[in-house]
Amino acid sequence: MSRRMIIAGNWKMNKTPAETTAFIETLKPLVAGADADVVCCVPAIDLVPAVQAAKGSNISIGAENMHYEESGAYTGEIAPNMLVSAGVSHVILGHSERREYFAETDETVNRKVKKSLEHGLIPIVCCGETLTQREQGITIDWIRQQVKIAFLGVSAEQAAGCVIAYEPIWAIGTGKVATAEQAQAVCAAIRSLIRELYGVETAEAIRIQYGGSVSPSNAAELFAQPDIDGGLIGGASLKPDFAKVVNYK
Ligand SMILES: O=C[C@H](O)COP(=O)(O)O
Repeated sequence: MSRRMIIAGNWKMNKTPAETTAFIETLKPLVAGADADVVCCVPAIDLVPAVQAAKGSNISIGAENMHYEESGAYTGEIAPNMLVSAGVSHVILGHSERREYFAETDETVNRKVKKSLEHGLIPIVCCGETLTQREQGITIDWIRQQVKIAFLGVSAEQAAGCVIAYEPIWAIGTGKVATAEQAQAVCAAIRSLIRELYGVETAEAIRIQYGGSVSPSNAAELFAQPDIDGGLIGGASLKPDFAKVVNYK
């Protein structure tokens, strides 16, 4: 089965609203012919201008985080219906930076995944090991645990529409990209876990991205791997060169 590629930028804490509008306008014609879903995940304050600027184009807009409650006394947080009503379609959940600096756990990620699906958002569920864990030989066990908990209570039908981003923490923002073989091995293990949990149909439908120092020079090799269905791009998504990653073929 051939899955449609999904190439998403994660802007992290970069770009003002004005910069967002200008950047999306620049990007639109550069990715117009893309043979992949193109998503820009942007800071909360940039969501509305990004959706506005992307109107009529093939660029979808995603958030970088979301709360798992509908509303309430959660100062500084964004609720799922706020994202939906702003025209946002995707949301990154459980990025390693959220886990490290903002105390996100597998359990909160699971609550967010379920809530995002209730609202019709497409979650990009992140997982990844540290360098120590890789050296200890526990990468696959760790990733299986993260993914298994993230998908607790998620139905096969819901899981089929989700995106999982495998991002080895040692490769994020370091310029140290995983080899295509390393990335493929973990993405294949994730797909086989999804097969165990949900069956072959869901495993064939779910899309699995690689993230970590993806650039125009390594995208083609990574994205050619059978279990890699695109990428989650940090630094390289902030410049018009992101279009070269999107048009990697
Ligand atoms: O979400 C994106 C990743 O953290 C990768 O970031 P990077 O491409 O700057 O290494």
